[in-house]
Amino acid sequence: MTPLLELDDLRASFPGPDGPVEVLRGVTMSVAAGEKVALVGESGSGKSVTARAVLRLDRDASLSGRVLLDGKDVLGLSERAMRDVRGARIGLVFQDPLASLNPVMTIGWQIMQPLLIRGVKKKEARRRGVELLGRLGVRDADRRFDDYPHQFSGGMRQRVVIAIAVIAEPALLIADEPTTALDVRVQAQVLTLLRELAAERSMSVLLITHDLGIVAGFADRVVVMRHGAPVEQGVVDDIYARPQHPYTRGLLASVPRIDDDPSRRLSTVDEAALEGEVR
Ligand SMILES: Nc1ncnc2c1ncn2[C@@H]1O[C@H](COP(=O)(O)OP(=O)(O)OP(=O)(O)O)[C@@H](O)[C@H]1O
Repeated sequence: MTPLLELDDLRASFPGPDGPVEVLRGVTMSVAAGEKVALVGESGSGKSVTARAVLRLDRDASLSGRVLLDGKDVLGLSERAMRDVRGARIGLVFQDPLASLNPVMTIGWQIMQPLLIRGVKKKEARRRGVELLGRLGVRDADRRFDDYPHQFSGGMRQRVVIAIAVIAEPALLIADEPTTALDVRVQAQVLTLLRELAAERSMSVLLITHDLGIVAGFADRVVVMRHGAPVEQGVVDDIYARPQHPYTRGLLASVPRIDDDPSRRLSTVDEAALEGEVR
């Protein structure tokens, strides 16, 4: 079966003072329909650039390889065709809900936009928006629909951002560090919501995170990125039980566990132990 999303030797470079700087060095991975895949790796490993390349959001990035959505390469699409992919086929959630929301528009207006621009009538768009917001755990959703972003807490704003991303029922949700800005309790609630939404709608999710602690309860598969390319990928349980790559072992060793001795120092990925490995 054709995977929903398939990246084949995806490369990305940005213009630098001394010529192009390659930040993705051949990313090959896939997300099947209904599958939840976590893209993990330390800061700067290329996780966000990978996600943004799928939607062609970085205008100054020069991309090569293939990004197949339902078997069709989106790298060749016109900007106009890309607009249909964004939102309709792929929804996107970023880390910072405030930056993703327009402060001068009501949250309801923002939630309805993806439907209105696709021709859904306002009354119906509102009905669906209120229902979704309620489903996402916002109490009194009908009244709160006409509030502005500053009237919502951080966790509530992230639910609004999720509502905007999924209201047009995309086949794939890309969530880039969706819970990093939230406190731990709210993080867990938001992840549970994402998991439930994905299950209800058979929606695939590509979750980008540096936090391996949240991956095990969420994803089916994990792709470990380092220096712009995957070093290891597979079923979450297998990778956790038998990490093959020293970098993955290091990442796993740095995950705090509930039964840890609090006096134990957190280990970090040991760069020295990785020396000698081909970069
Ligand atoms: N628009 C850009 N122009 C130039 N370089 C960029 C641009 N966007 C990202 N980069 C570079 O690409 C590399 C990968 O960045 P990316 O944001 O994908 O990392 P990441 O794994 O998502 O890290 P983080 O967890 O910190 O977001 C970094 O070295 C970054 O500086």
